[in-house]
Amino acid sequence: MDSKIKDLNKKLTLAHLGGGQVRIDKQHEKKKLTARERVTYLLDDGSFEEIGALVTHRTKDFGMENQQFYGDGVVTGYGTISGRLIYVFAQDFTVFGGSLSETHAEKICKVMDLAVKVGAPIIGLNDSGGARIQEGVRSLGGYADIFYKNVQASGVIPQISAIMGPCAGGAVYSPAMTDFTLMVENTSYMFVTGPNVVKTVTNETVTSEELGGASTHSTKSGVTHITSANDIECLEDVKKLMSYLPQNNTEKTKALPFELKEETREVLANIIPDNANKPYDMHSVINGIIDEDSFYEIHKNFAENIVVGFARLGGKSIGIVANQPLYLAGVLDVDSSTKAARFVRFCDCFNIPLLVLEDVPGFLPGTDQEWNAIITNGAKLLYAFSEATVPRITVITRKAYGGAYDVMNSKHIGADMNYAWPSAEIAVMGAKGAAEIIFKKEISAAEDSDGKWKEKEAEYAALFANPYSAAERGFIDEVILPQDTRRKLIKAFAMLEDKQIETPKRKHGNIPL
Ligand SMILES: CCC(=O)SCCNC(=O)CCNC(=O)[C@H](O)C(C)(C)COP(=O)(O)OP(=O)(O)OC[C@H]1O[C@@H](n2cnc3c(N)ncnc32)[C@H](O)[C@@H]1OP(=O)(O)O
Repeated sequence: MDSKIKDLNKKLTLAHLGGGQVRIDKQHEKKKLTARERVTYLLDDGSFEEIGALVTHRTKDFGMENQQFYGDGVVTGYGTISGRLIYVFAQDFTVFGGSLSETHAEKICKVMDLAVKVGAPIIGLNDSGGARIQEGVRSLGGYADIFYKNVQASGVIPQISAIMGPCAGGAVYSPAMTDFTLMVENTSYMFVTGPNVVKTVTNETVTSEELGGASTHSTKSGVTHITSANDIECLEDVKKLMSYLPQNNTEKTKALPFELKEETREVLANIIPDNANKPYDMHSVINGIIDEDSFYEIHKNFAENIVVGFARLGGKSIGIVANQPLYLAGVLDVDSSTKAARFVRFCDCFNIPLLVLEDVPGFLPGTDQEWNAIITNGAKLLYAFSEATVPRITVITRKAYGGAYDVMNSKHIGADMNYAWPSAEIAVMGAKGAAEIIFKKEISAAEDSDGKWKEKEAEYAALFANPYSAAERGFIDEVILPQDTRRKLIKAFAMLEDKQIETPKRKHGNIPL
């Protein structure tokens, strides 16, 4: 027995060494943790249980039978984060560059299957040179197996991808189908084809960082939702994100202890500028409403004219979608619409109530927007809100103009409670533009056309630059004081806690893509 135990320990020691000390040192030189170090840091102390540590690849081509590493380039298993069960896989760059073989894929699929069966989140720590080149189509098949399972798990359990090294070719599509993608700055990148292929095909010269680094994907493409300065920060971000999410689609996120007091937040009374054309930072409204320091912003540097993220309100996890008057006056455009639509759908999948803070002057006009399909993309947000069955509340802080009023979680598309501050202006468009159109003839016929325009602008503003016309029709349930917003929302979300909606039987809807 002793020799058998020694044999097992020898194998496990080898498995723990991955591709060997030289390659581990190289990984550290690049300021990257190894797969095992990442898993250890991510999970609660001593909670990791490994599955498949002794798996090896089956390839015999190119002398591969003489290059065997226990684990085959991926560490898989389960453990806990803050006591909650989590499944995890971490690709080991020290073994064939973390490339994906048939057996490597099987290991990932095994933990994905367990995660779905048990109903617990899966976290992938990606660091891989893509398909294992020596395995050809077997490796491609392995990727497709993972993609298929990503789709089956979508909306059932949260799926999170941290990109902590290269992620090329097939390796990018699994993260793209998960719920959130995080990237480490300067050491990770994602692209379908690398700079060399780009140069050959399009003659563009571009670095890996420019083509698919964390900065590119967090600002230009929106592929990544969160970026972190290094591996440790990235793993901390994963843990933080997890704290707002439930285990699966049949559960709600556990609430933190909270006692409702008759609390007002005076800071909210002084945020909206007297001049309706002046910007203000919607973050100050968000922070004025929610539990202290609880906002976790998603897609922070992408389409900044809309802010989305998780927060706690009265101890409960909520999703926030808010127009940002500081950027492009908070208009809806292609990127902000898709960003918000994706977030709304995630919250709806996982029973996270939605709070919408609205100050929107409309959709961004122009050829760039029209040619990039603002119609289809704006419709995504309209569709996402309309199909969401979680508790949904809107607070209009200032502008709610045109079609954007309808889209931003209006009563008409199923919002449960709609509040407005006294500063709200709910109209087809701003008073100046409206007066110019409907009083065009009167203005041009007047001796003092500027004076006439101002008079008509004031007339329109008096009628519509307020929340009362909408409140008279019940489109707004209550006009509230800004400082009472937090209390009103806590009570309203509590009132909506047991909301249930029966949707018509169908295979699935057809969201405009
Ligand atoms: C679904 C279709 C697809 O996935 S097609 C995409 C196929 N993959 C690729 O084209 C990427 C190929 N790899 C690379 O470009 C580089 O290795 C990248 C990932 C950029 C990393 O570069 P660098 O940090 O300099 O490391 P390196 O080249 O020395 O590689 C480390 C060890 O890993 C190996 N490796 C890497 N990629 C693969 C792969 N796809 N299949 C098999 N092995 C791979 C390298 O050979 C190297 O091995 P060793 O440590 O020298 O023994």
